[in-house]
Amino acid sequence: MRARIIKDFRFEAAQTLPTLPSDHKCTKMHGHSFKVEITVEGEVDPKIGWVYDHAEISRAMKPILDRLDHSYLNEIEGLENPTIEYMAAWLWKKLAPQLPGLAEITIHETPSARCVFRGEF
Ligand SMILES: Nc1nc2c(c(=O)[nH]1)N=C([C@H](O)[C@H](O)COP(=O)(O)OP(=O)(O)OP(=O)(O)O)CN2
Ligand SMILES: [Zn+2]
Repeated sequence: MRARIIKDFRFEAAQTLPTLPSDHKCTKMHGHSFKVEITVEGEVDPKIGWVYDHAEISRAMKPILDRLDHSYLNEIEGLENPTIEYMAAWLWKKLAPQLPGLAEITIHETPSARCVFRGEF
């Protein structure tokens, strides 16, 4: 039996999007309450009844969230242009070595806008 487990996280951060035309509103500093969904997929261990403890996802995310929360994203190495697309790819590179079966990362930037990334570089 295969299953997907999903864990949600939130952080607040400031950003500017420096590659946009200077009259675009997102070149001004502003902030978002980001929501991140991390999905892993795998075989359910029949002895225990789970793919693996979803606390593993929290453990992998902890140092990343400590860095991201209340940060100015553009100052973080690799996030100089912090679109949600690049943020998802950045997160993937950090999480994939730690989370077997990483299947999908979704980053919600506003209540109506999000990016879904499946590791397709
Ligand atoms: N493809 C992307 N488009 C946009 C991104 C992005 O990362 N990838 N980012 C932004 C800005 O971060 C912007 O601050 C988002 O806020 P806003 O435009 O207000 O978003 P809404 O969902 O509220 O959009 P409205 O349709 O204007 O209500 C912009 N685009
Ligand atoms: Zn923004």
